[in-house]
Amino acid sequence: MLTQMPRFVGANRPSLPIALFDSQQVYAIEQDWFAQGYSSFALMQQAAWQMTQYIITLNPCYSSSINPKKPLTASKYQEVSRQPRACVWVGHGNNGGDGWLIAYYLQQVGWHVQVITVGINKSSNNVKDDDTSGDDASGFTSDALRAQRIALADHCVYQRFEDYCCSASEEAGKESDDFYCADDQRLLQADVYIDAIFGIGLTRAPTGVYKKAIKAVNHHAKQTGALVVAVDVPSGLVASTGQVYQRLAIQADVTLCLIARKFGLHTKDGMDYAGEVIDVPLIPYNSTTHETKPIATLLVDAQPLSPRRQNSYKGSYGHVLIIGGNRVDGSQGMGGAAILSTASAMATGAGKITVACHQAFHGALLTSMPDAMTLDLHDVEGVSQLIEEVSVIAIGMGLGRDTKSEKIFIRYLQAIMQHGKSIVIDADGLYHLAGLRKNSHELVAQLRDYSQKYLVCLTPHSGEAAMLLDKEVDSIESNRLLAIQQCADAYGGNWVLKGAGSLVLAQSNVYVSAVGNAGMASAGMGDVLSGVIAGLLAQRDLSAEQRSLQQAVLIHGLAGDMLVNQQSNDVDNNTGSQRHLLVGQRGLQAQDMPAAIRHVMQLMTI
Ligand SMILES: NC(=O)C1=CN([C@@H]2O[C@H](COP(=O)(O)OP(=O)(O)OC[C@H]3O[C@@H](n4cnc5c(N)ncnc54)[C@H](O)[C@@H]3O)[C@@H](O)[C@H]2O)[C@@H](O)CC1
Ligand SMILES: Nc1ncnc2c1ncn2[C@@H]1O[C@H](COP(=O)(O)OP(=O)(O)O)[C@@H](O)[C@H]1O
Repeated sequence: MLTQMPRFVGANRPSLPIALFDSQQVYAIEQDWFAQGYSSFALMQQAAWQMTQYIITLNPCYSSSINPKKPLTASKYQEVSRQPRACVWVGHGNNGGDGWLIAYYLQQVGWHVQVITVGINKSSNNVKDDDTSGDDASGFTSDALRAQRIALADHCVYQRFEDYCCSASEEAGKESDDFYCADDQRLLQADVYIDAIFGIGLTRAPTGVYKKAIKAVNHHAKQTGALVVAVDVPSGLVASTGQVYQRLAIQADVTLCLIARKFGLHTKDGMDYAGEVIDVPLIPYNSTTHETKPIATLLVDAQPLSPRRQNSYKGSYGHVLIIGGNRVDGSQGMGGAAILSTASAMATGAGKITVACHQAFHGALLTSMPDAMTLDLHDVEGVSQLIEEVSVIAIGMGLGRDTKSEKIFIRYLQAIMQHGKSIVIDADGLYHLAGLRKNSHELVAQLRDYSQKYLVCLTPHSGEAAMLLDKEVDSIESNRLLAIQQCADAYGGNWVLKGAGSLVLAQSNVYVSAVGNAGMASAGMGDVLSGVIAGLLAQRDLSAEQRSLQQAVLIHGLAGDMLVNQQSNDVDNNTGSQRHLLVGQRGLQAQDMPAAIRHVMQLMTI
């Protein structure tokens, strides 16, 4: 029984699309602002002041609901109703400048503040008052220097991380990359840790003292239960791509994102490190007039669906053909892939479904879905004829990678293009497509041309994208945006690059999925997505947006989120505690998805 409303289903709630930018674009927006005569230091002050306002709301005296690590009980109130403490970790760039000013403002409002500098040499900590010229030799920017001077003039207490930690490490005989800090009250005792080591200027993997500092922040925050607030971007996370080098970045509870929402906070590693993202916009931005256009849009709200017309029949909602589910050389086979796609397409409300799968699976398929029709995958004439009749075809899920499978893939793709049908290509279909491109097969160019006129959707995960582009998976992962654009250039069509924060490229627009969860990293979830895409496409009564690729990705992710948020209905009368999660991310199964998809579809219908 599904009990929980999915996040973000927006039938009753209009919301603005969230535009996403890379670091260079954010610098460009800043530069444009400065060119209008506004001062960069004033912007830094404004940023720090607004962030301070937010951090003050985290005051442990009333933050029990905000900081889940520190639930507040009556007996603890006495302990926490005292001067709040912040430990601000600052680097040498402007991000560090923000940190210095936050330290200053927090001290002004009565917080106990400790600044820890990282990568700042001793002379930079003794800047002269009249030093307002360009950037300092240490890499300190002039704005950051001014910020530091203001904080020091207010007697902000600071400590060089290197002086303290590195000598302590040597004493303790620790390896050079490891950090070691004795139980120093100044470092450990804080309610909030503020990470201002790196922002959008991170260009390479943190090493040496930076690496140690990031480890130290994560370690101490975990030990003390302090809330971690990242300034702009968690240090270690590349704002433009969502990449974290060597799995080392600040593990933030909250990220205060300055000026414009960064693309990297929402894809790849972003969601694992950024925590809750709060916008601090600062500079007015209008996408219609500004030269800098967002690189992507965050997919949050699904398009509400209109109810069906009473006077309609199954033919009004399209016919989906699923081609896949093969059994190669007497193996156990991949019938499940076709079954999952079929069940998911049905759950979206497609009128009719036929499955062309290996005959060995017809019995199983009809047992679980008597409403589907079946055809032998290897009945080339029969399948080719049916292609002419149906509205949309999804091909490749469990199709097999052997030569025989490749032959039927080519044959069916040709038939699809001959009849001008919408098509979804997934899994083994993508494998064959990659092989065809390697062999310079004419079908790839034909598909690209075809996609100019007809709908072609391709749905690789990073491994499949690597095959399609003949690259290593790491290279795809290091820049997923570039990868999806290269896929579209090479093959044409609309794309989903699956994974955490799936990317969708449709009609040259890029979207990032804000829904879905790591429980969906399990077998068959991709087959489910193909079914959802095909099922929506078949329903011609829906508008283009309602049946779009981005809508399908949202419905799929929302269904996965709904499953991991399901709660029991029972209440324990003794403890007063009630309701627990029924299914966690571990153990989420693709076969549970069709029921959740049906429920999401119903919730979306207005
Ligand atoms: N005045 C402004 O322009 C404003 C800037 N803002 C802040 O400024 C930040 C950007 O400032 P910066 O451009 O100085 O960038 P950062 O503060 O992120 O630091 C970049 C510096 O670190 C170095 N660096 C990069 N990767 C490194 C690594 N792995 N190890 C060691 N050093 C490394 C770079 O060479 C550069 O010197 C934003 O994220 C935001 O926090 C905000 O204050 C808004 C106003
Ligand atoms: N960590 C995650 N967060 C969000 N969605 C995920 C995550 N891992 C997997 N998914 C989603 O689950 C699906 C998995 O697809 P795929 O890897 O093709 O599975 P399979 O090949 O087993 O069918 C994709 O839609 C993907 O975006």
